[in-house]
Amino acid sequence: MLSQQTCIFIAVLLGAALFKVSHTLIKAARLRKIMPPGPPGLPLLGNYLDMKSFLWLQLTKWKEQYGPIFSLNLAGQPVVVVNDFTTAADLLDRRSNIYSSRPRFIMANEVLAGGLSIGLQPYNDMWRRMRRASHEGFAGRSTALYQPLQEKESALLALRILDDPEEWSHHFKRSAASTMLCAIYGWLSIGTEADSIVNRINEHMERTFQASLPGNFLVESFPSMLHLPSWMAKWKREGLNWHRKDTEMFRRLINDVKADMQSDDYSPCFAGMLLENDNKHAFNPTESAWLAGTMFGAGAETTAAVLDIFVLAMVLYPDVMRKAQAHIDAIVGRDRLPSFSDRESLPYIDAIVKETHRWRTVGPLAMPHFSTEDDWYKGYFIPKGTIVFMNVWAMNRDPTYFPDFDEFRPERYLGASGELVDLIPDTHGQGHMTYGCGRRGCVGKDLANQALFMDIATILWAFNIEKAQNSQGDLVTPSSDDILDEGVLARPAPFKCSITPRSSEVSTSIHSITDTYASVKTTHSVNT
Ligand code: HEM
Repeated sequence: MLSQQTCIFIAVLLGAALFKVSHTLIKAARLRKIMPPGPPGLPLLGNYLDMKSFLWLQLTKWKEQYGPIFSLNLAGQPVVVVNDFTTAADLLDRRSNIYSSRPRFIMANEVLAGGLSIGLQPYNDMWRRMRRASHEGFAGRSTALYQPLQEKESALLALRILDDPEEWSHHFKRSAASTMLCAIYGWLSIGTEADSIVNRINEHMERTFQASLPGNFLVESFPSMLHLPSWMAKWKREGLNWHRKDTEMFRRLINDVKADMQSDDYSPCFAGMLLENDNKHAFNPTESAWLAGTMFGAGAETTAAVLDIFVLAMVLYPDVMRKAQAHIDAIVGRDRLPSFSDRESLPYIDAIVKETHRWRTVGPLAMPHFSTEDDWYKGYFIPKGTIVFMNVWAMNRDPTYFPDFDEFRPERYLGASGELVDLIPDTHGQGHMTYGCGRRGCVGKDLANQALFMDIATILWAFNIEKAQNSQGDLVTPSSDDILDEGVLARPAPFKCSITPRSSEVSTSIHSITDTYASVKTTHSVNT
């Protein structure tokens, strides 16, 4: 028999639950009438069960039905999906004072990152200061600082492909990781002895990513659980423990830079810039350490995945590859590797970079934004607290701008004389939406575009990329639709191709330049 007190307690709980349920239902019904129309869902759960893998494909089907903007209800959470460049720019760019926050990521940001993840933070003062510092470090003209490093990493990438062409995708990951670590911490390059640190940071990223997925932690649905004492909540205890360990790792890495700054060993880098501008940005040591550390996660895997897409395009569009090689040979010649001084004269390579971003978008839904004020748009209500998804996949395949959207055709970004032209409105000259939009748009896009230019120019200067043969000697055509949904990233499923040097001199040229590079700079943090 239950005691009277227990019965009262259960009755109060049931009453509260009933109240919440009816409140959610009434609110959802009221919002449905005034928000942009969208697919009907189940009572209470709304469209929650429609949130499956390859979500962008489902959202793109709904775009055909509901147009450039539609809404969803995720168990009471209002969501708006924007599907074209103009609507994205109207809201996220031109009303960026309202649409620049992120949904709350309790486990991923507040517990694991101690509230210090630049990409997951709400629109607050800490985010503003972090954003300003990373903009100074990585955007616009500051990217010139990293050009020598990127030329070197591209040559080392070519060397690794030359030695072991079948592992090309692995080399991309390693090269992108090395470029980011060197840009952030001023290392000269990384070798296999740095695997442990790269793995540690990647594991940190994976934990953060898993924690940001809906449904993995109950605290996301019941935020008051965050106040449970650690001894009662294993998830919180473990999360805080990881935060402590990751903080130690990031602080050790930045402390090494501090020590280097007193020596002749120092090469200018992002962490060094943070330390030099300590007073300006007013970060404490843990904040600087996290800002530097999370930059690696934002920039390494993304760049590597785009290179996988580039290889897929070259295998499927050999005419594009040959045309690019002809341009490179005409400008660079065959005696030396490409350099950034060739970039102005090689618009076709930058057009390939843009087309790679557009054709098989590496982040089909970018990252969600979150509105901080009620708003009206074209007669529709968008309440404060709405999650805004950019359907980048649909935007980059909009037939209005890209009638043959499934074709890989870099020429679409070039004018009559082969010069780069800016024909796509509302994309700030990018010609696609792969870097997101508004104040939360990718802070590293200039650095990434620069790295992609150099890697692609170097690879095409050195190698032919073609279909591989199977055991029967038949050429195998990889499918351009075989894409893996890795949550934030979408990359081609692993496929085989044949990468061979274009001539016998390639090896000599690559060796003559890579032999001149100093050996790896090892620091004690490598063994973290
Ligand atoms: C090809 C490579 C890359 C792609 C496709 C990419 C894409 C993106 C996207 C879609 C976003 C979210 C935009 C939005 O919410 O509107 C983002 C944010 C971000 N990216 Fe990148 N990115 C790349 C490389 C980089 C690099 C190299 C860095 C660092 C130098 C970087 C740093 C960041 C940061 C810090 C954010 C969070 C910005 C914020 O929330 O304020 N990214 N990126």
